[in-house]
Parts: sequence; structure tokens; C-alpha cells
Amino acid sequence: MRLSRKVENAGRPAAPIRIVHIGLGNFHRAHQAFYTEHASDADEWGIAAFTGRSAGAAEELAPQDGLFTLIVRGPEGDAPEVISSLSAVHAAADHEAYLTYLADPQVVILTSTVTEHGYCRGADGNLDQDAVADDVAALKADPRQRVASLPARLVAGFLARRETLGEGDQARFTVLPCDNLPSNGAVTAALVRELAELVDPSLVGWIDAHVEFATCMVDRITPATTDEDRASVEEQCGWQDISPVPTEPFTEWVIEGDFAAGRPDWESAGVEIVEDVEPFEQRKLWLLNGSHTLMAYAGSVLGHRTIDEAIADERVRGWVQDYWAEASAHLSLPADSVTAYQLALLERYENPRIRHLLAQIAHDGSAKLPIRIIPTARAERAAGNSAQGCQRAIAAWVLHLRGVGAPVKDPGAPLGAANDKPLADAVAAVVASLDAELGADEEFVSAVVAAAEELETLAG
Ligand SMILES: NC(=O)c1ccc[n+]([C@@H]2O[C@H](COP(=O)([O-])OP(=O)(O)OC[C@H]3O[C@@H](n4cnc5c(N)ncnc54)[C@H](O)[C@@H]3O)[C@@H](O)[C@H]2O)c1
Ligand SMILES: O=P(O)(O)OC[C@@H](O)[C@@H](O)[C@H](O)[C@H](O)CO
Repeated sequence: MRLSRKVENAGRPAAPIRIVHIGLGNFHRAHQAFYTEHASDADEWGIAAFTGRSAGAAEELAPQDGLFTLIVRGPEGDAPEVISSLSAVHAAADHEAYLTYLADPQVVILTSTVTEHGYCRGADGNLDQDAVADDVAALKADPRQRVASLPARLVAGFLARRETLGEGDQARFTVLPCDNLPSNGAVTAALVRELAELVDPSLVGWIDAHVEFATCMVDRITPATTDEDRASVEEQCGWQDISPVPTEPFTEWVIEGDFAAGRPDWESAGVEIVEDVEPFEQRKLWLLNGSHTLMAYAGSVLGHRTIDEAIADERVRGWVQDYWAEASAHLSLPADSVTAYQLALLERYENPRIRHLLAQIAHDGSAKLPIRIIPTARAERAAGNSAQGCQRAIAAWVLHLRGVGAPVKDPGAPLGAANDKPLADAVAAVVASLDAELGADEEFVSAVVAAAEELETLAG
């Protein structure tokens, strides 16, 4: 029997749609959909979730009425639960449905998980205008034409909302990006304003008056689904679910935002609403995501395939700890809380039942290193330190770009800089492409070359 709302004791009736989500991947379902499911007012807050690009996830979930099994996977065993908060699922191509939701005064929040690349931010931090050129042309020709990028989908939605709801409180709306990007709200706001300026400058003032861009730190390690996960749901729950989501027991969501148009009672599900999210964001991005990035490249050079395998290797664990010592020195949180966070991370990484593939984490390094590793490298150099932990992460990335370890899946990868030249020259070119100041720091570059040479001798 296939999981659906008709299966007895599996899920609640669909709640009215008041949230739209873009990027129907595993993380959204383990995190924002989970918190909305557990909010005290869950019956009032349904989500209409759209895929980021291809229709796959919507096609899998539609026959299940949006229901899926979240497999909360602790070291000792699984705790499966049905999540019912997706009231509707749509392919990205269902753009008319998206515009209809955005023009509905009951719909007041849009969340997104489209990866770091999905925001179309160029290396200079501004909108990558080449990446959105087709979308801009389409919106200028017809504001209801289908567009692909997240910033353009937001602008299209706001044009539709303004057209239907005009000015005033009924048009108020909150965007809450949930990707691993520092200051994700402010960054998205700037990109959307830039795109609106290109399409219809009069929309910028409307956005400023009606749309809030909240910022948040999100955390829950959520790997991709495997056939074993599907089989284990059938065995443990008795229903067929072709799209279950495995995740870890730990979960955290810290949000900075006013939500003038309303939001679910997420605090009742464990969400923290704070005045300033930045310290939480830096702690998570630098310690968790930074060490993930280090392990994805350096661990796979040694022949490891998953985080739990990598962290069990004393060499990798030592590299992670070197890197943590550097990153932690630049966090503003109390030292004992940072130490406790590191210990908790080690336990999470050691969970042998979360098979988090290094190859998955290795995707899109060109968008990740600049926000996960480079801030610490720069701060350490400014403090007169060597930044050895960061050097190792960068060195391992250069090897990855040269075909060692996990395969490259990264449209922004500086493959030209990294290849067809001796290792030392490749390191210099890649470091310069990451950060001009570090690229001009000869001592730093020589140390990265030495780290890359050492790692190369260890390649498994
Ligand atoms: N998986 C995790 O452990 C985790 C934890 C915290 C945060 N996140 C954030 O969530 C994001 C997605 O992770 P996931 O596990 O859901 O991955 P996933 O592969 O399951 O889903 C990725 C989603 O992003 C969409 N997407 C990818 N590139 C896009 C683009 N250029 N434009 C529009 N949509 C695009 C895809 O269509 C899909 O819906 C991560 O990149 C990260 O920023 C993930
Ligand atoms: O999801 P990405 O690709 O941004 O990064 C890979 C991992 O570092 C990330 O997914 C972590 O598991 C996650 O951020 C934990 O909350």
C-alpha cells in the first residue's frame, strides 16, 4: 500500500496553504516541513512546495498527497514519522500555480532551499546578470512568463502580488531563505532588488514597503535517499514510500525576523527567534560546514566515502581539530559553548547510521569555500597566524579540482586555474581566484603548496 492521506493513522488532513516553498529537496522536508508539522498551530499552516528545477520530487510526492516518511536515524535505531505539512507539491514548471499562490493574501511566507548557487550571486557579491539575462527578458516581455532562477521567481511573484493586492497590509509578505549562506535574508533582498530594478524599477519601492527578508541559521544533517531507506520504511511502517527522507536526531533553526504578516508558532516546535542571528550563523557555517568541506576534499583524497568513515581516521580528525581551533578563535560566542558545540559535532559525525557522502558535500566548492573557509583564513592571517587548518582545506580542494578524490560537480569551479600546470602554479592560481589578498600572500600560498604536496603523497 502506497503512503497517502487515505492510509489510516498516517498523516493529518491537508492544512490551508499559507507558505510557499521553492526547492523541494531532502533538507526542506527534514527541516522546515518538520518544524511546521510540529508547530502548535500546524492545522492552520500548510505548505505548497515547488521543485527547484526538474519535476522529479513533485512527481514522487504527488501520488502520496505530499506525505513522506522522515526517518530520524539515531546511532541506536530509527524513529520514522509521517510529515503532513506539505499540503500541495508542484513542479517548477507549474508557474501559473505559483503566481496564484503569491497573489493570495492568505499566503504570507516564502521559504527556499535551492543551494548556494541557486541565488545567482556573482563572485563580486552582486547579481550574476548573465545567469538571469533570459529571465529578465522574459519578465519584461510578459510578467507571467515562466522564469527559472530564484531571484526571478521572487520578482515574478511580487509583480503578481502587487497586481492583485496593490498596496497595504493585505500585501505584506516575508521571504525566509534557508540555505547555508551567511546573512541569507539580506543577500536575497539585495539580489531581488537588483533584478527588480532591471525588470520594473517601480517594483523596488513596493518590495521595500511590503516584503521583509528574514534571516536564519538552519542545521540538520540530511543525506540523499537510498533504496535501503525505501526498503526500511516498508519494513518498519508497512507502507510504500518512494520518497522517504533520512535525517539525524539533532536539529536547530534560529531565525531573525519580525514576520509582520504572521507565521506558524514555530517556537512551540523548538525554533529560536533571536535579535541577531549572526553569531549562530558563523558558529554553524565555520565549524560544521567548514569542517564538512575540509573532510569532503581531504577525506576523499585518503579514499574515505562518508563523514563517519572520515572522522574515524585520526589524521582527518586531527585536521578538523586544527581547523576548528583557528575558526573558533574568531567566533563571538563564549569559549565553553563553542567547545561544547565541537564535541557535539564529533558525536553527530560519528553516527554510523547517517551515511553522508563526501561526494555530495563536495558539490559546488566554488560557492562554499569563500563563505566557509576563507573568512577564517583571512582573520588568521590578519592576526599573524599561519592558518594551517584552512591551508589544508584549500590544498585538498585544489587536488579535487585536479581529479583527486571526490568527483567535481560545480559549474563555477576554476578548472582552468587548477589544471594543465604544475601543482605549485595551480595552487597559486586557485588561491588567487578565491581571494585576491590571500593570493598575494606569498608565505600563505607556499604553505598551501606544501600542504597539497603532502596530501598528494597520502592519496588512497
Ligand atoms: N542536506 C543538508 O544536510 C542541509 C542542511 C542544511 C542546509 N541545507 C541547505 O539546503 C540545500 C539543499 O540541500 P538538500 O539536501 O535539500 O539537497 P537536494 O539535492 O535534496 O535538493 C536540492 C534542491 O535545490 C534545487 N536546486 C539545485 N540547484 C538549483 C538552482 N540552481 N536553482 C534552483 N533550484 C536549485 C533542486 O531542484 C532541489 O529542489 C543545501 O544546498 C543547503 O544550502 C542542506
Ligand atoms: O548542503 P550543502 O551542499 O550546502 O552542504 C553540505 C553539508 O555541509 C551540509 O548539508 C550540512 O550537512 C548541513 O548544513 C548541516 O546542517
